[in-house]
Amino acid sequence: MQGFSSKTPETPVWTEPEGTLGQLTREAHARAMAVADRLEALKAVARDARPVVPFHQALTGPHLRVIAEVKRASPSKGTIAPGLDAVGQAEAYVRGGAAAISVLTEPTRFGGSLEDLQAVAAAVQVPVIRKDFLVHPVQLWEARAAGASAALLIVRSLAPSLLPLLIDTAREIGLEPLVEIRDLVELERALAAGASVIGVNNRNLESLVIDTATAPAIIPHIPSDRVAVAESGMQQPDDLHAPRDAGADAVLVGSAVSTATDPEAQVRALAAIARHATARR
Ligand SMILES: O=C(O)c1ccccc1NCC(=O)[C@H](O)[C@H](O)COP(=O)(O)O
Repeated sequence: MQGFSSKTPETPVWTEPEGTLGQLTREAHARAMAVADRLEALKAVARDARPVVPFHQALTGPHLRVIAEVKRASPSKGTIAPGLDAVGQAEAYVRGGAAAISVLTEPTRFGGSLEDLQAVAAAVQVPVIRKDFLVHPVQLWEARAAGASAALLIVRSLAPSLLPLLIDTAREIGLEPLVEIRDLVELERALAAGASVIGVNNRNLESLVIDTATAPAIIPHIPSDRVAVAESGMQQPDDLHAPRDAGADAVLVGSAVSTATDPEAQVRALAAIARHATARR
């Protein structure tokens, strides 16, 4: 029961994340504090941002959808795609059939930026999600001001009182939260907090160990009125069979598409698997 210590099974107590996720979460909190006084200015910019392209709707339907990620680097792989043209990459993903684009904005370990997010959101017609370690409402306003339609909230990073607050704030400003979990305890927290789009990460963000059996094991427990997304560790079309057969609505793929010599063809190959009807949960 990762992330919880408990005297009895009924009273789990949240503990701060450890390892890589702990460091990333603390650094993201410090960055949020540094821009917290810009909240009113960001709200003004957000009013003029491009209208929200509905994220939930883009992932809903009988077929498995592909969310393709713009990912320059990562803690587990180091440099992935130096000099990546974020807009060109995202446009190629869309031509290949991506239903949505994920843009990493974390600067120190992923080489991302809000500029990438803004440029991609301005260039494509599909919804764009801000992928970062979000712990404060000001970061949600940054995302909306940059034109995002959705933002990642990682359950493991957020104290129990913060998760529902950030989910509610995201919705109030027009962002759909992609609420990320790794196990059934976190699924309970996500559901209790009102998550509609739930991502199951195959990567343990504290240890960086990938187990591609994680998402297929958890997704059947996600109620059928929620959108289920399998995340991480999928390299090739065959890797999509297990999440699809478990009833995933979408898969999120980063490294494999960011390193592809032909990203449009790579996404098209993934989407071809995705086009087979997904199992119903
Ligand atoms: O990718 C990492 O090494 C990583 C490390 C610590 C926290 C988050 C990390 N990645 C975020 C993601 O979950 C992925 O970018 C995303 O799911 C795509 O994963 P992949 O297809 O395996 O690149």
